[in-house]
Amino acid sequence: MLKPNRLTLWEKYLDLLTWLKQRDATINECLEIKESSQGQGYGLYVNKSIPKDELLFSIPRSLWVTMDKATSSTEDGDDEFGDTLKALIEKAGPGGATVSLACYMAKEYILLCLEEEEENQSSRWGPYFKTLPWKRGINNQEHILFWPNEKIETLLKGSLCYEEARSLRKEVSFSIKVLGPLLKKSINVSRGQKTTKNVFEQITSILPWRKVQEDNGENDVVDDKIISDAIKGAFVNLLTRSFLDDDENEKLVPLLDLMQHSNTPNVSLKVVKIKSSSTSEDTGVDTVVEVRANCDIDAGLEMFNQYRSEEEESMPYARFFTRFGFVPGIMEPMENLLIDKSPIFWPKKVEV
Ligand SMILES: C[S@@+](CC[C@H](N)C(=O)[O-])C[C@H]1O[C@@H](n2cnc3c(N)ncnc32)[C@H](O)[C@@H]1O
Repeated sequence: MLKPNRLTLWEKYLDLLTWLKQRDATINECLEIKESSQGQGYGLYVNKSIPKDELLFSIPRSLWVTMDKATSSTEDGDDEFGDTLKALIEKAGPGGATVSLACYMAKEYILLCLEEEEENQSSRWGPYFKTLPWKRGINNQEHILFWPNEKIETLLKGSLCYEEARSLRKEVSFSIKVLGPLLKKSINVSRGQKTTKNVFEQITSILPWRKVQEDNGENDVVDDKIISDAIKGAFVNLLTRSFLDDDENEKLVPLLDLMQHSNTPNVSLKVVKIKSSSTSEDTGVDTVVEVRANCDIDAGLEMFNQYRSEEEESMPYARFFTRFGFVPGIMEPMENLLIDKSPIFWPKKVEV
């Protein structure tokens, strides 16, 4: 039986690929998941030469983590949660949409961890969510949302990241405060019929950050800490991995989010409609994200996507770090650069 936190990475990615293929994703046989050549975490490679325009993979809409799935979370018996998230999106606009999606993901992840302990595999997102960095260090993931306040003050104060990092952290704290209790209740409702055990006792014994919590000797109430860490993890996943197409709605697309960033990408992405017999809608048409080679790619090379253009005006490197947790082209740990007051993060002093 699968036990995600005990699976090797190789097994997790194998599960992910099998899960995707069983759900109508098309994946080129030449694709491989390995440690990235660009520093943090894993990436996608081709193990044979690929001509320009060849399809690398295509992921149908049913496998994307989207707002409409977050707001119709009735399948686990809790309509209220989905309705609240919907109301939040209507009232708060795009900011509300990110918060809602993060809370939906946090709930699904906590439920997944509980199910896994029971060797029950009913989670909608199981094999995908098991590959995501829900806490600092998984897949080498760095992010200012994972840092404690003292570290923000010591390392970022006065830097070009400080204000944006604080505002992002405030948004997350606010979400935890406002939606945390609701999320907790929703998990209880979802689990209500399935268990007589105290649900938070179970969570505490399963989740991967339990150890960290003990090591830190923090006095947080355990259940609140679990909820807040799951929401934080969900925000990091959205900030570092979400995909925005023409509809301007944030979404997560499995496999697409395994590609590392480069300012000179070798793939192109397109959202297209295809004829399909297996679409859940009765239209015979499905929407997919298609990823194709935008040039000839030699065997053994890594595939890169462009998250954002690296033009200074649109996305200076300090902002890249605050949002994505890395600075393109820098392999060294970001903390070292901050300690050394690198000009990437510290405004240059004007000579008088
Ligand atoms: C969309 S994910 C890519 C897959 C991820 N590496 C993994 O193992 O799951 C984005 C994260 O990958 C890392 N990353 C992406 N491109 C990078 C690059 N060019 N240099 C260093 N790290 C990068 C950063 O940690 C970033 O937050």
